Amino acid sequence: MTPAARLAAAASVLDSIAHSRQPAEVVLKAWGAANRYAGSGDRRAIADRVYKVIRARGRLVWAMGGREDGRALVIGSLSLIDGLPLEEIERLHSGDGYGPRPLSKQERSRITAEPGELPGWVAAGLPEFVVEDFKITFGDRWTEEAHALMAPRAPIDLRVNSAKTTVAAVEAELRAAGLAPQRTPWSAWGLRLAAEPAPDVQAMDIFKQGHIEIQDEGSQVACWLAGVEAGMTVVDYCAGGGGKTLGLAMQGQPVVTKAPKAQAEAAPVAAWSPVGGDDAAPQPKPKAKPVEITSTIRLFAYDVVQKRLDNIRPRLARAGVNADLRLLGQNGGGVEDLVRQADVVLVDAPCSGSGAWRRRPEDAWRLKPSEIERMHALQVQILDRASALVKPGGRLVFITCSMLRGENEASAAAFEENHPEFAPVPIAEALNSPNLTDAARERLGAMAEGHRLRLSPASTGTDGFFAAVYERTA
Ligand SMILES: C[S@@+](CC[C@H](N)C(=O)[O-])C[C@H]1O[C@@H](n2cnc3c(N)ncnc32)[C@H](O)[C@@H]1O
Repeated sequence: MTPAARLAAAASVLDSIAHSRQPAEVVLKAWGAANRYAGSGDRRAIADRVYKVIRARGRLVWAMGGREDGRALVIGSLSLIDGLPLEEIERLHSGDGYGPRPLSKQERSRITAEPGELPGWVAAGLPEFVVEDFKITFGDRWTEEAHALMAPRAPIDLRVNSAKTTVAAVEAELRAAGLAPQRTPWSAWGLRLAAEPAPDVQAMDIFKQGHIEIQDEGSQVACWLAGVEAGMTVVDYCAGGGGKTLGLAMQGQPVVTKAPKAQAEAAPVAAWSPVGGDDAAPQPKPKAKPVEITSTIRLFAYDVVQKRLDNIRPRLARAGVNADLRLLGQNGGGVEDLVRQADVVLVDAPCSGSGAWRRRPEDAWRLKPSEIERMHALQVQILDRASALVKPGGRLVFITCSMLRGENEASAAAFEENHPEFAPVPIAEALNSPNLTDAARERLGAMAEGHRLRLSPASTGTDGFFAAVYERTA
């Protein structure tokens, strides 16, 4: 494809993304599948342009006089981001071949106009209502937080599975594969890989054998705040894709102190048959001598979407850990046998996902204030229901991967008002897990506001997360 044809394609993909709820990555893949003539270099150039535009969208819409279509945004990006002179942009818009049609008079005048002073939210690259929220939370630091949240090239974090191997062994494997892992600062089981060149982690043997999972360090910290110990009954109330379920389940297995000898491993077989045995992890045909999963905890993973629970099964099997996967009724039914029984209930509530915008910047422009209100109401309802499962003296951990007060502080405050039978647990106390580093105890402890903790790309180098920890006193 010519450079001009790539620009036309990027504009068309941007229009598709604007009319879709799918991740940009999925829309780009679909475009590639439907346009087989595009080679890998073309697809890469188109993707680069698309992400460049999405990350600068606020500024580009502003510069192009409020136009939001892909063509206008691409033209704006050539001028504002790439700094191309007008003649060069005109050359790329000659209308020849598969390239975009010539610039209109209005488009030409937009890219030659003096930009003037940009409103703060435009410069920050986030919707205005988000910036207003950030100013309250972060004060003078809000621009730093905004830029880090929308910055490209978020790293890839791995969680080493302590039930199967050691951090040092995984580090050695990654180095042997030509990668340069760094230990993560807060999670004792985390390793960080640079985003580029993109490592194909899922193709690696250590991934296929369940020695590692891809999990942002912030999500790992959330798992460790739960304070899971042997003998506990643990509920993951919003299990979703199972990221936290696996982290919780790992804490029910003895910690391996030596690296495994051979690569070929036995298929796992569940030893503990959980309540609702139909949902027990699948029992793949053993390839070799079976390994027993002797979990020291009883872990129940709930979700309202069966398909999400189904997707957790192979992940559990690969990791050699166990959980009872249970479908929750839309009215909260299906938990009756666990009322006031759980030592730990983790509520990783549905939210805007704004903490992960550095990975999915397109979502920033899809979010509307009404969605935050809807999420808040849902979170308060879920916390009401989930808290009923916590036994006296047990712990409730409320997590979101949101950066926004309407979902974080507002939902925590509503829960606290409705449930005086729950007392706040200081984060400093919850950080007292062997899965966290000394640096986490010191620095995250200092960052916490009592029983509430906020993680973010700018402050902790993780995705954005919010956690609030409680204990049932009556
Ligand atoms: C943030 S996601 C969970 C992510 C997951 N814990 C992980 O670490 O991969 C929230 C989940 O809550 C589920 N959910 C939505 N409404 C719910 C409800 N009323 N009760 C429980 N879970 C609900 C959604 O299906 C979604 O999977």
